[in-house]
Amino acid sequence: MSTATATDKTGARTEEAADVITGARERIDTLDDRIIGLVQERMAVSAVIQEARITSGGRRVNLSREMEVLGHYREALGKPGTALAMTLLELCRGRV
Ligand SMILES: C=C(O[C@@H]1C=C(C(=O)O)C=C[C@H]1O)C(=O)O
Repeated sequence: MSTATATDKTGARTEEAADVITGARERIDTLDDRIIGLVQERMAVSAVIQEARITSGGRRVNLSREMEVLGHYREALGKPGTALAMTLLELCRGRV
């Protein structure tokens, strides 16, 4: 149905709060688009590295480098940062 009010859509109990939420959600959607673009860019750069290593006779995965990446995210974002980094690594080099 297209008759849902702003408060219905946001869960707010006042029009004022609904306006704040609607505006902030637009910013979040823009941020999410940028994050997705950065993840796709990271995947492309990671693929260049992996291809160069494999073509040279090496392995796709480099665990010591992955430990550095995991540590970087954990230092910046705490324990959930590790989970985020693991998801990024899986997107970039597949499941190991
Ligand atoms: C990109 C690399 O190759 C693989 C992918 C990584 C990544 O996406 O960050 C990290 C280590 C490797 O398993 C690299 O060695 O730097």
